[in-house]
Amino acid sequence: MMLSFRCFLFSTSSPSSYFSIFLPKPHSFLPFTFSQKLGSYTTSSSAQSMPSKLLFRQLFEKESSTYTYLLADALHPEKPALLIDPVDKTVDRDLALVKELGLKLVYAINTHVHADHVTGTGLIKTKVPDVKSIISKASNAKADLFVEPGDKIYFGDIFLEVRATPGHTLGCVTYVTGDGPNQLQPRMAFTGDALLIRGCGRTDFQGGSSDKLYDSVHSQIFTLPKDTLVYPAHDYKGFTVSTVGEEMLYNPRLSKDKETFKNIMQNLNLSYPKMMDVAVPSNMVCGLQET
Ligand SMILES: N[C@@H](CCC(=O)N[C@@H](CSS)C(=O)NCC(=O)O)C(=O)O
Ligand SMILES: [Fe+2]
Repeated sequence: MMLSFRCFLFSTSSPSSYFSIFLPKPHSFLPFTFSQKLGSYTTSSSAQSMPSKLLFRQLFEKESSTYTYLLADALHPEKPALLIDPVDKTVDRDLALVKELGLKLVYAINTHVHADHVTGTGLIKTKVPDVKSIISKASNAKADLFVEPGDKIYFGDIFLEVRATPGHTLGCVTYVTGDGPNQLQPRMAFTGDALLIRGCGRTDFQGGSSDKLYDSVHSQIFTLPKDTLVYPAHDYKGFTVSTVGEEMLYNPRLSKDKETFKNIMQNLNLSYPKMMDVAVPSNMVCGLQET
């Protein structure tokens, strides 16, 4: 059994404390977090009767073709919510939607350090100071909270499980939905740029590696149930959602063997993103994140 110091985020059954962050001592780490989670699930009156409590919106920023995702626990009294991959240019739209839907935004999360647009996480924090920014520890970027593989980010009774999917960048992660005994069916995987619909993220900068990306997708995404919905960070062809099973069969890059995949990735001949020189340094500090 591996015990380590980690930043864990989880809900409790108290409406006023829908998220908490603990740095427990190694010996108390596992039993403590498990019992908290079980307490939350078993005391929830909705656990058996209301399987569809996830509020979900897919939002689009057209200049960078970026998807931002809004998720919330709609049955929780405070409707805690999070945004995945917000873009600076569409922060006002996203926050207006949060307000209209009566949600309480608690986290602004990135799948990786983006190279093509400035993240909205820093700007969101200036407008909603209680919001915590989250990124993977492996990204080496600044944020309020850092996640590692296996961590769970709770918002109400729902969580995102963190899976390491490096290859597009070193610190790329995929977030997979779950809610304990009341498992959301089907699961949703927010794959960032690791897996795009019928494509994948490029591997020619930011510590990219086609070898790593192939292994990441095959071991961390293609092992999920085939009906898992795939929601990427970008789409350039008009797609909005796919499934793991569909991508395993029809992804023109990742359905191939590793050597063919590496050859494809070596010959993409894409020009660098127009905003790369501005976006990467800015996103290393979460857009406007204070250092
Ligand atoms: N033309 C766009 C950048 C397009 C691009 O490079 N997209 C990235 C994801 S954003 S880091 C990518 O990995 N694309 C893979 C592909 O196959 O298209 C711009 O100038 O911003
Ligand atoms: Fe990217």
